[in-house]
Amino acid sequence: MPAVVEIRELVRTYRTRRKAEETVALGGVTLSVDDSEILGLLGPNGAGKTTLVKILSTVLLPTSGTAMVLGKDLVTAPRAVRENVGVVFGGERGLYPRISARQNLAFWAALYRLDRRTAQNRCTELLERMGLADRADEPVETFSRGMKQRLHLARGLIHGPRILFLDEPTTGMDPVAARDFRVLVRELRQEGRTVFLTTHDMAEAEALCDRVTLIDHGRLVLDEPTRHIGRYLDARECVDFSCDDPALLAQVPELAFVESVEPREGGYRALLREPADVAQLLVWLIERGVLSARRSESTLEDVYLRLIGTRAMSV
Ligand SMILES: Nc1ncnc2c1ncn2[C@@H]1O[C@H](COP(=O)(O)OP(=O)(O)OP(=O)(O)O)[C@@H](O)[C@H]1O
Repeated sequence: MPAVVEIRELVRTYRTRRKAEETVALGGVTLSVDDSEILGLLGPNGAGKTTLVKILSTVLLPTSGTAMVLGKDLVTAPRAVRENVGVVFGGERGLYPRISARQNLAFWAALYRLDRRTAQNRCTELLERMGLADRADEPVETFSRGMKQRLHLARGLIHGPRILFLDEPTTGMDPVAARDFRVLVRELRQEGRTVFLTTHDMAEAEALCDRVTLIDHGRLVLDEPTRHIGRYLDARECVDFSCDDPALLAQVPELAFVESVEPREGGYRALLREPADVAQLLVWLIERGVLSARRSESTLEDVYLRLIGTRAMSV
């Protein structure tokens, strides 16, 4: 089966009027995305994620390279592509606060030229599905953050797209609202939709995405199924520990079975060469009086930090 999205050597440069030089936002990205997949688009600020999403949603033309969406070239057949993609922004962007949720959706249905009956049915169905039916006729400005995000999702789905782009969808939501939102996103995948998720939240990407890509300086530096992320690091096994003794701490990276030691919140993380080394390090630490030491596993955040460095923290 052909890929839902097939990108080949996609390049996008920007030239500002004031600055004569060119900014390379995408420097030749090749990527293929399957049906019913949640794909994480990760990367530091300015990496090129928004540019990629803008090109795939036909808002921006590429400088060179090709991108096919459901077999249609987005440069030569943008209208066919547009019918199949939905974009879900975060926050206040794109919603009209003074009018009701139903009126917001009806407006977007009209933009997509849905006929009246289809539009009415689609709005009612989506408002129910997003848990907004009770408040459907109230102004959006009275909605909580979580409700607004669910309305954004309804808006992105109004024309029944197969592919959805979600931009930082749970930013600013409380944990329960964010969890409920993730349930909705998983349902979209079950319906056979493909979801691109742009996020700076590594835990969210790990929990939600089937695959994660990491973009840095306009290039794809990682493209892996999420379940293989740990394997991507040479050392999968880690030990988290705290240590107040600088002399002892300095000895840890020198141990033959320790690959590296990195600072972590509240202490340090040692990456080990082999799974069997966990016990060795735990014993070594405990024998020297370190009692707060425990085995843990590499996370997506570790991979991110390894590949991008501390710039990852400046989001
Ligand atoms: N309209 C524009 N004109 C000039 N340069 C631009 C324009 N839009 C983006 N850029 C530049 O292109 C590069 C990629 O930007 P992009 O917005 O795609 O990154 P991003 O990964 O989405 O970042 P963020 O996480 O901050 O949203 C950056 O260097 C940015 O400054």
